[in-house]
Amino acid sequence: MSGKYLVTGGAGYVGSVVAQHLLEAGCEVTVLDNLTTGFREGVPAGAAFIEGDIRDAAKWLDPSYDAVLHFAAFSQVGESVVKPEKYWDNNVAGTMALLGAMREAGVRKLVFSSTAATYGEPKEVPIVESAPTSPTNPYGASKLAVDHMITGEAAAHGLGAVSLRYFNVAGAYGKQGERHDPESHLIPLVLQVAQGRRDAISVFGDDYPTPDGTCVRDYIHVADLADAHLLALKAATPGEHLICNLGNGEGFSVRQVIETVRQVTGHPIPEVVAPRRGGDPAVLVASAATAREKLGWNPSRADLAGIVADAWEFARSISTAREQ
Ligand SMILES: NC(=O)c1ccc[n+]([C@@H]2O[C@H](COP(=O)([O-])OP(=O)(O)OC[C@H]3O[C@@H](n4cnc5c(N)ncnc54)[C@H](O)[C@@H]3O)[C@@H](O)[C@H]2O)c1
Ligand SMILES: O=c1ccn([C@@H]2O[C@H](COP(=O)(O)OP(=O)(O)O[C@H]3O[C@H](CO)[C@@H](O)[C@H](O)[C@H]3O)[C@@H](O)[C@H]2O)c(=O)[nH]1
Repeated sequence: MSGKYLVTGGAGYVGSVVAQHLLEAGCEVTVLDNLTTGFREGVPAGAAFIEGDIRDAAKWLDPSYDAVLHFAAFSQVGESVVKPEKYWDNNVAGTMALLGAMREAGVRKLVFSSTAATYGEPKEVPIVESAPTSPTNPYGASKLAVDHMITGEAAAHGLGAVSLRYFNVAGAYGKQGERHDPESHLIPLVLQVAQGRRDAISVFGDDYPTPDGTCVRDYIHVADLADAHLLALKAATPGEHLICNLGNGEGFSVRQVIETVRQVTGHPIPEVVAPRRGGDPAVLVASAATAREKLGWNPSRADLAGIVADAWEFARSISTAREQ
């Protein structure tokens, strides 16, 4: 594979792993990131780095780019409920500016990080792409708005686009992994308990209509996700907007995740039941049949214990680096 790609948000968790995969495939990569939630040291060696905002993308985009992979966004469900304006501004207004800059520069291919949160509380699982979209939080609403924006851009201006609706991303890839600060995601938080950096994990609600009362999610390995991005670049077709769910089709409850972390790490993990977190659907599980059919995607790291083991190795490596 060859080509020159702009990776927005490539100092963050998912963007840095995809940037690394692009480099390993032989591509030229420029990361554009304003480091609001990302880390300069997260940008893979070999990628060019621009510290800047997607709203100013016109300053840097030029026709030499073959495509943009757009990860830059705010992405915390709970925060979006209390600060919705932050999400409309960065995710929606920011992407509008980026699409305008791409149009001006004649860059006509896009892979966008959409999300399972666009669906809201599903009527049927596994969730297919034609399911109703009724987000239960402003984060999901902002991403759905961008998906609609991209559909229009493809129809009116010939953009070739793929939106990948990730379910819950986890795991690590070499030196790239999840290190949000503050952390809000379940697996890295439970690992912090295993490391003794937190006393206990809060279980946000145990009265959901699920087998053990806690929320069920579909966890996908970040490296499987990265593979899908490279396939999406090949599949993007001028004038078309393809939307694909990415998950493993199997749901795990919050309590099952905690138990898996106990088994993988060998550490006891105290848990305390806390109130529900605003905006959380009870169950999100993907049908990834479209990704398999249209992208030829074939995930190979679906086992939850393996995903947790990779995240654990990464968590220990950054703790060691912090102590040195
Ligand atoms: N992690 C998940 O489970 C998950 C699931 C579904 C979708 N997503 C989506 O995937 C993408 C990446 O998520 P992540 O977990 O890697 O998040 P992250 O916070 O680690 O990465 C986002 C990156 O974007 C940068 N950024 C934010 N706003 C910017 C702006 N205006 N200009 C330039 N850079 C900006 C941040 O500094 C950060 O490096 C996001 O769009 C998110 O909505 C993530
Ligand atoms: O301390 C914690 C943290 C989380 N949870 C629960 O664990 C589940 C998973 O939460 P989290 O890891 O924060 O992920 P989600 O809120 O499901 O959101 C992720 O997955 C979505 C797709 O499903 C993406 O859209 C989001 O960007 C991404 O953050 C949810 O039920 C949370 O309520 C807890 O019980 N305790």
